[in-house]
Amino acid sequence: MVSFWKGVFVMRLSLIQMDMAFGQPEPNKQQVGKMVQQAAQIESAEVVVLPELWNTAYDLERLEEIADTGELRQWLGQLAGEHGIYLVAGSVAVKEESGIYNKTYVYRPDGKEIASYRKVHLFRLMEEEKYLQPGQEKAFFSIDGHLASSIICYDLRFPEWVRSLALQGISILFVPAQWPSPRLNHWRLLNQARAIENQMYVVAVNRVGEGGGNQFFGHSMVIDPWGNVLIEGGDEESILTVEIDLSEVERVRRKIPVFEDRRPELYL
Ligand SMILES: NC(=O)CCC(=O)C(=O)O
Repeated sequence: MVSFWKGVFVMRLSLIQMDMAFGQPEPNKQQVGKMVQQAAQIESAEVVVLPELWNTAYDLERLEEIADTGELRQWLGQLAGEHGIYLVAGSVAVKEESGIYNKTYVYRPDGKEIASYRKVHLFRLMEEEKYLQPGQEKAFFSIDGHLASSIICYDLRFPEWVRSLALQGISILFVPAQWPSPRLNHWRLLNQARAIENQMYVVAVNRVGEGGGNQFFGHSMVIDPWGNVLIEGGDEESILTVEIDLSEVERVRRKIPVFEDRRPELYL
């Protein structure tokens, strides 16, 4: 799957920078199915990544009625298995016994679910705290032996949360998002900062289009452990495909040994 050649681990990723219908899970599901198929069959992606809350968009007032109750969890596994891909399935609004969550599922190429993560930091500017419950736990998963994790959108503003993931040894951080205007500079800088300070890949997927009074600018991006932007979208619906070399993580960590030089005893 991940090709290893002369000390290089290459992984081919597709970012699904989609628009979505406000509060209409069924057409959004169809769109996800179509774009994932394109990513797998035309772009030859090994790992496909979706944006945040793609089933309902930010129609939070109607979540009691439209949030998923478990059906998508199975469908996404089938989708990953059918195309033989790792699927970092963005996040969906899910109704569980303890409340409604903004939740990511991750699948491996045989369709088995390998992780799930509930958004920990709820974004008050978009009234998430009124309608959603916060998650309490980190999630880790392996992509062909490379440890990865996912946060969701606003979680990106909490460097201590991301550092706690990096300290577990992750090489890739996924960031599904619905990050609207006018905060494009925050989006770009924070994604780059998290990549540079933690010397890891950041794969950030934002939606495009309009919804609930917000304009979403896209600019999905993949940043390498040195802070280079390897690919960045515009503001149109698109699939962004790029290859990353995971051996870069070790190379950068050897060059500037940030993790060895930490002084955690002074940080409290
Ligand atoms: N969906 C979100 O969490 C949005 C976060 C955001 O826009 C920000 O500026 O932070």
